[in-house]
Amino acid sequence: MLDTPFYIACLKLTGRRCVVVGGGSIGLEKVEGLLACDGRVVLIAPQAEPELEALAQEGSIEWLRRPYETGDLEATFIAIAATNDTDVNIGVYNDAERRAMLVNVVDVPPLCNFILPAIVRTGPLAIAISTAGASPALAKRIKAEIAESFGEPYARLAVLLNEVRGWAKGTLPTYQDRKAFFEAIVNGEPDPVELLRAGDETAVRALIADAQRAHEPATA
Ligand SMILES: C[C@@]1(CC(=O)O)C2=NC(=C\c3[nH]c(c(CCC(=O)O)c3CC(=O)O)Cc3[nH]c(c(CC(=O)O)c3CCC(=O)O)/C=C3\N/C(=C\2)[C@@H](CCC(=O)O)[C@]3(C)CC(=O)O)/[C@H]1CCC(=O)O
Ligand SMILES: NC(=O)c1ccc[n+]([C@@H]2O[C@H](COP(=O)([O-])OP(=O)(O)OC[C@H]3O[C@@H](n4cnc5c(N)ncnc54)[C@H](O)[C@@H]3O)[C@@H](O)[C@H]2O)c1
Repeated sequence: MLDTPFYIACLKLTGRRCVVVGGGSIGLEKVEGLLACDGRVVLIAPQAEPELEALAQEGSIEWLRRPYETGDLEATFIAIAATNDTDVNIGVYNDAERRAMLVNVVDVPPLCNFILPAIVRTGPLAIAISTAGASPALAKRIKAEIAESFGEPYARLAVLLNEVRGWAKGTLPTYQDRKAFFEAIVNGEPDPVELLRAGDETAVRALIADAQRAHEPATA
């Protein structure tokens, strides 16, 4: 796997059918991950963990309480298999591949056309770490180290900068102008991350306002 050049992307799952096959502790983990990203989760398993039963009961997921069947992947965006039956996992993989659908059989790289990275998530900021399967344990360690370095101040800065994206698109005429504007704030002096680390959001808002004045085209 180490020579596989994985294409890293961010998937929009909102409202899309995401199938999890297998309702053990691993299936639960995967269901929670998909739900956190707004997927429309369908669980297929004869038995499931109590937490999954509760999610089904409250209507957060749909639970088909039976073994997997080939037709289950119809109109599905993404499939994750976490059963304790290798033949079933292979079946899910083959059915998904036939439909050119995204499929991950947990911990079985030959039965995955995508693999899951370790993720550090703070607000809109998500940092994904993959070792291409070389060492998930190492990915987990790197995740902990990255979480220490890139946390709340960076996420907050992303939110504050997002607030002026509309202004920049409406006011600054070219891509180059907008790039110069955003880079002046992000890489500027004083460092906005340091200011946020010190809890001084007002100073960052002032920095942004200064940059807006400096970059706004002169009106004739
Ligand atoms: C990142 C994370 C995300 C997640 O699962 O959501 C993830 N595995 C995690 C944990 C973890 N997995 C394993 C251990 C034990 C220590 C170790 O083996 O290192 C630990 C550590 C622990 O559990 O603490 C065992 C393991 N995993 C795979 C194999 C198969 C093999 O090696 O052949 C085996 C051996 C099974 C065996 O020996 O029987 C395969 C995969 N695991 C992947 C992802 C994909 C590659 C990711 C990458 O690019 O590195 C890939 C290829 C496919 C996939 O499953 O997507 C999550 C971190 C969660 C977090 O903390 O954020
Ligand atoms: N639990 C762990 O920490 C761990 C870690 C790494 C890998 N794994 C592997 O991942 C897999 C899942 O682990 P788990 O602990 O969640 O397993 P589990 O045994 O708790 O759950 C298996 C689930 O698969 C379902 N299932 C069985 N046959 C099915 C079928 N035909 N159709 C649909 N669902 C079916 C069962 O009803 C059950 O819900 C196993 O292969 C396990 O070896 C587990």
